[in-house]
Amino acid sequence: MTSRPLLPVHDAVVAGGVVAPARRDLVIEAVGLRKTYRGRGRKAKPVAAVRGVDFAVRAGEIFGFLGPNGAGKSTTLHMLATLIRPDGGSAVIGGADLVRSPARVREVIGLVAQRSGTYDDATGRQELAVQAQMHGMGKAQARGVADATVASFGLAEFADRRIKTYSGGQRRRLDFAIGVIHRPSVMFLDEPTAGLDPPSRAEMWQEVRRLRDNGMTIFLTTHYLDEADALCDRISIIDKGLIVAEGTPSQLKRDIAGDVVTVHLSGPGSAGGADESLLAATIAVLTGLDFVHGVEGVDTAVRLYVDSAATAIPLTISALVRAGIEPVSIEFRRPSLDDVFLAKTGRTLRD
Ligand SMILES: Nc1ncnc2c1ncn2[C@@H]1O[C@H](COP(=O)(O)OP(=O)(O)OP(=O)(O)O)[C@@H](O)[C@H]1O
Repeated sequence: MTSRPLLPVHDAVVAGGVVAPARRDLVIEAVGLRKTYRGRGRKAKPVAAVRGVDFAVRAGEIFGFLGPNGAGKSTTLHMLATLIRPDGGSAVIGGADLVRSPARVREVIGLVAQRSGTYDDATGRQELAVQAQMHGMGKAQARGVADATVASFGLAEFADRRIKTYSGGQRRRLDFAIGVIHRPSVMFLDEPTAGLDPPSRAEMWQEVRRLRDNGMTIFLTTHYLDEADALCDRISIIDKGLIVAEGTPSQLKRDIAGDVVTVHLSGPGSAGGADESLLAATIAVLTGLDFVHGVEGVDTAVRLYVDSAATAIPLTISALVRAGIEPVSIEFRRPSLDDVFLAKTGRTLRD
């Protein structure tokens, strides 16, 4: 799709790299951001990781960048966080121009990267103080800020242990606390819950919401559908370096009108699953039905997009029975973000 920013960056007034946005509620405005990795060796092929993305993030929202592995999420986030220079396009973050004034951008942003660089032999409290000093605070002030952060992020239970003894969730909570120690107004979170167990993920979601409730604008990348759905006010879905959809999770799902019916051709315990000819025959039968808007084979099941599951299911069963096909089970549900991705790209996010 051709996504349009809410405000072209060029409409803003640029003076010495500081930009007065025409719409003050926009905290990030990106237009046509691009990045191609050249590769080092002679045989290395260039990788067009991000091929021109536009989006606008409003003040105080949790904005999600959702996409499968290798889609270009981290590259986009790293460009916005000034870690890599875009090959083209422009962005304004917190009123500062990304390319002309990266230092100004750095003053207003915080970053929690996928792999944190925290020093393992230090304790969490010591690390917080060191990071505060790196942001220009004196020793005494840094210690005070570290203590206050330990309290406000609920780290007291483990803050005086060495970081190398922390669980994944504890480490992530410390990463968050470090990311906000200089009180940024925009926070970039790269896959904030990757690798965490469900209780730790729930805790991190709470933490992200708390940051937003304290007035921060959050830009996060994720490949978890449930995370984008539950946590984000708005999302862009990115695939192969391009944005394929954007909106609130419910708007995007509403675009896929109707219900999703899934016809399972083999049960969970059945050996070998459904054979390919059965899958192909089922798709052929169902594709011809006039109430079916779309058909996809997904593993050993066939997914149908219909207006109403209540009328579609009996008609689907009779069509299959007439063709001599016996499904193991049929279920229906409202569309998910995965269905949005499938409709836009022909693939599922889990592929
Ligand atoms: N330093 C690099 N050199 C060459 N290619 C790279 C480099 N970093 C990333 N890529 C490639 O660019 C593409 C986009 O990568 P990126 O890390 O932005 O994707 P992603 O959506 O964040 O993926 P993931 O969810 O796996 O982290 C991928 O094909 C990746 O292999």
